[in-house]
Amino acid sequence: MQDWVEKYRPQSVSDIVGNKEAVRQMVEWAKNWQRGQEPLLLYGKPGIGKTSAAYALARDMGWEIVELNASDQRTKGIIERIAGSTATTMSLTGASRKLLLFDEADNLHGSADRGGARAILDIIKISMQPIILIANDLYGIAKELKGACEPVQFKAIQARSIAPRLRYICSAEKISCSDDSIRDISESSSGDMRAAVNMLFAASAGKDTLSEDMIATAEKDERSTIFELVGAVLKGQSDRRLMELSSNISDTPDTTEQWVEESIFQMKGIESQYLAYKNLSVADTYVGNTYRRQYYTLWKYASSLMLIGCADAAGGCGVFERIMPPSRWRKMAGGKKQKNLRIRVLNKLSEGYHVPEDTLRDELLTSVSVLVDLNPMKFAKDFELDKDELNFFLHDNTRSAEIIKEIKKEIREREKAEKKKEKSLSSKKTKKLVETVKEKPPAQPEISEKTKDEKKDTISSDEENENGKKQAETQSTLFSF
Ligand SMILES: Nc1ncnc2c1ncn2[C@@H]1O[C@H](COP(=O)(O)OP(=O)(O)OP(=O)(O)O)[C@@H](O)[C@H]1O
Repeated sequence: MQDWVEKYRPQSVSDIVGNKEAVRQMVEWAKNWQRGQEPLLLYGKPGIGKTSAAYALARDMGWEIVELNASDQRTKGIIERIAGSTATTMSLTGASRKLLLFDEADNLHGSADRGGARAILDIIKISMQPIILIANDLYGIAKELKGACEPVQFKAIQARSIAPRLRYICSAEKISCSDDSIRDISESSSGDMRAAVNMLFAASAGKDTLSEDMIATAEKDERSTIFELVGAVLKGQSDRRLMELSSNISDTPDTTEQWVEESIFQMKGIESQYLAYKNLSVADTYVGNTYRRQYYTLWKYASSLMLIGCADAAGGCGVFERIMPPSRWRKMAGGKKQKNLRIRVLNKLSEGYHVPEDTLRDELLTSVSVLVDLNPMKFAKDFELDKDELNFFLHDNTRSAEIIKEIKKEIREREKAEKKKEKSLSSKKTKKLVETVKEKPPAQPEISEKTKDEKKDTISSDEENENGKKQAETQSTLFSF
């Protein structure tokens, strides 16, 4: 028996239930798509049709779809071939374009996707193909990435829109269903169409009628997010609920641990925080042992210690600040950025001074920094440094920014002056040309063959009349050569 969620996945955007405004925005974007256009960022809770809408749109547009994830950065060449080259624009299937799809764009901080946001940004820059990003949580997306996309919000689907779809599925499956049973499922799915379809499937499996009492037995498909889990810890929810949520999320205990750690500051009082850290540290030893011994049963202990222990410490304090991804991920990304900056700067200096990068880094960096400090403007110009690169030596953000601003201003003014000069030169040339044309007498009309003959005749008759004189003239002309 085929899974109904897949079987009834919308094939065209017209099959998408609800979210009409989001779908309209997507269609508009696709119809007007041209190179350099911002990617779409579809966001909203799970199971409401984001992925289906992206696939349906591609199908309606006749585009091929390529799902990527940011860790594919490791195979950068492949990505560049897919995203960048016009040569590969025409696909084997003859589709005119490829839609590049990044699902779970809010989950880029895991170990596999470290630096993932940067990777996606790089791909966006070079892409000659349309891109769609999908995320559950807008807060989980890197700021730069959010800024580079056009957001499209998908909202939870209203129960009254879910019901007709369920009725349609029932009629396609030849199941007779009562209105009450459909209403019950629609209302208890909290706007999640995937959950509704799964509940319908579970309640009616192997039957040809569906009544209310069957629904109570069908369990709602609930995929939790890490945000729900951390929220549940802070709210001090029951042990059973915590473990249920934990088994539903895709994050491993070591990642969950970092999320919980990040939220400890929300717990009231030093005592609570101390207790939470204590529980986390014990849980962490289990995580460590799991990896060391490759004994994954220990994960369960790690999870229960960290979740139940921290929920106990939180004492139901509740969520009063935004739940954020672990700050250490941001710091690590920052460290990577700094390292790349150092490599860039050393590379430029090494080429300019003809000195190996190692020597520059180990022996000369301090001296160079002193020199830069003496005349940063000249140095920045000579090595074509940007603000961050100059700041690498100056350690003064404001000063570096001002210097680079000044240089850019100079460049702009120089370009403006050059353009002006070019313009005046070309207008002078035009003026001169006009004057030359004016001064030059009109060109002699060409003598036609007929006129020449007539002239000849005249000359021959004249010759007879002015014999001697003509002879003399002809001779003088010849001598003049
Ligand atoms: N708006 C919708 N209209 C019709 N069917 C839907 C809709 N939303 C979800 N479904 C059903 O739920 C299934 C899952 O939907 P989909 O994968 O598009 O959700 P999603 O919002 O992308 O969820 P996630 O964020 O978990 O990936 C679809 O295959 C389809 O059966």
